[in-house]
Amino acid sequence: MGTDLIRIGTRGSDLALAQAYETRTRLMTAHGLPKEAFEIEIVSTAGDRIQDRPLAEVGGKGLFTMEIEERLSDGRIDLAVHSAKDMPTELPDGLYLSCFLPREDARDAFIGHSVKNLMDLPRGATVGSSSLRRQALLRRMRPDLNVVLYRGNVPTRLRKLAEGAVDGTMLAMAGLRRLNLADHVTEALSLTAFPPAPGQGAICIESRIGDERIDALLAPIGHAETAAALACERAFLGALDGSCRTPIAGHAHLAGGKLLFAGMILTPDGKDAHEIETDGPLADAARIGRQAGEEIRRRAGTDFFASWS
Ligand SMILES: NCc1[nH]cc(CCC(=O)O)c1CC(=O)O
Repeated sequence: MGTDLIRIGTRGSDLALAQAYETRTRLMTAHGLPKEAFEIEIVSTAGDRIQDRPLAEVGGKGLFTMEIEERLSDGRIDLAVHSAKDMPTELPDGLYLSCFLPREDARDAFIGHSVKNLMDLPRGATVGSSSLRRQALLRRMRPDLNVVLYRGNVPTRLRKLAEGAVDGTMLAMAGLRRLNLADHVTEALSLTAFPPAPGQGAICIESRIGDERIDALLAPIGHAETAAALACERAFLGALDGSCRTPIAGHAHLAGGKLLFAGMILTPDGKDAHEIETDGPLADAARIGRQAGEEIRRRAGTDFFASWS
């Protein structure tokens, strides 16, 4: 490996840092390297700085990634650790997702203030979420609820909930587990009842195409099954050409030697939705996702996207 430092770029949130440390630990174990072989560089992104608006309103791709990718492209860092869920389907020229770590729990969690279960909330109760997908799914399941914008990082949201700012909120199980905060969860929602975002629960590593030193470093920590599931989910997203204003759910997993995929698109008010379930060989992961995306697009019709975007 040589003696060159391995420079890891990450956002500075508690969750981003936990994911960067997990990556470093896996690399240390796989290669017998000391901590001193790594340097963790914290990069502030536009997504971190904008706190007062829904990010979908700000628009633009890569709000959480652009500043990190600039540092990758110009060689200031060697690899970047991201939540796969936050990654746009298209990356800057010369960069690629070179590695996926084994996926954590992909489910969404409901965290109630006064009741444990989402369905036990009284009529008109307030649920905070900043995710268009969660907002649309909530409105579909419980049209009576008052769904409000709720931003901030995971610990901030838990604090606001404890103070009674909302009656409940939704967060990814994966993030809560990585922060050792899973004991706050009052209900883990099933993958079918509340389908997760494409990429949810997976950590991915982005690096330069053709960087053989980094490819060799990452090879032993990559997880083939997660990589296939993510190829499928990201191809689904790509085929839908969804802007960040489109509520989209999608999840692939391996069962009985096959890749099973379930996807869904919704209108923001949750009134209209289209679902698809499909499967195929693991080797065809990207094709399965792309065809599911094309099929759901056909079924929904072009008006589905045009009516409210
Ligand atoms: N957009 C924020 C974000 N990106 C990844 C996670 C959680 C970790 C994951 O899904 O891997 C979260 C917070 C959340 O949705 O609760």
